[in-house]
Amino acid sequence: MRILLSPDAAGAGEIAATLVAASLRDLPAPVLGVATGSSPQPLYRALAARVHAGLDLSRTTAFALDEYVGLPVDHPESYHAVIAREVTAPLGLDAERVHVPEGAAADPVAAAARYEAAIVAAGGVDLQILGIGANGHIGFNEPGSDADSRTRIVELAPRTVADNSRFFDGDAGRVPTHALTQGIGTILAAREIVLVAWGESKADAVARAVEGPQTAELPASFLQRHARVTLVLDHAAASKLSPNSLPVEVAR
Ligand SMILES: N[C@@H]1[C@@H](O)[C@H](O)[C@@H](COP(=O)(O)O)O[C@@H]1O
Repeated sequence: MRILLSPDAAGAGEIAATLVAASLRDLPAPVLGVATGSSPQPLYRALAARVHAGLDLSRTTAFALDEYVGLPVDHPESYHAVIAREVTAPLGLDAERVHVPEGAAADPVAAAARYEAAIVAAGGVDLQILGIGANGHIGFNEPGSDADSRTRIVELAPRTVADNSRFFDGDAGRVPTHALTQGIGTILAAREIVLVAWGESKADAVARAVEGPQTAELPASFLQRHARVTLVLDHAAASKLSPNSLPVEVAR
């Protein structure tokens, strides 16, 4: 794993935006994997500034990692709505090319299979953007998820429900209990992965993902088996890494 460091979240977003822009720039039909949550927001802001300055992402196909089960797509906290608001519009993506798992589908098992097939039909993901949960989840692959898992319905961990209650007026009872998420195997099939993490609450998960054993108890640890993963961290998120992990400080 390559680890790049910046003093703060905004700097990490700039570094990650540089990596994303460089990877997609010369591809005739780029496929970008996009994540929700607060982790990638500095990256989206930095990328949006580049789009404003002339970077054209309108030919990019995008696949979101996950969606809640049980929220209508027009609920403001559905990932359909979040991706439209925080990714599609600011990055100038073509909404027709932006895909989000159908968490509201009557048959979610069929919806999961369709989603896997759509990614394959698009040629696979060129670059996957990831955040990381405080419990080490990626997408909504909670502890216990297999390395070869695919898009499927999962139950959210209590820690994730508590963490995400901030998007539901602080009321954990309003957070959906299940989600439709790309599996770890789906995520690992991306040709390149850029994970953004900032803040002290992520420091434990980051250290275990990088230095711990590969284990379903810390799903992000399975990223160790991918050949092209970059973690872009602020100092707080990197604070529990040992010096042996050789993080590289990058100027903004
Ligand atoms: N499903 C998402 C993940 O894709 C995200 O990476 C993670 C961390 O969220 P945040 O970046 O807001 O800390 O949890 C969320 O619930």
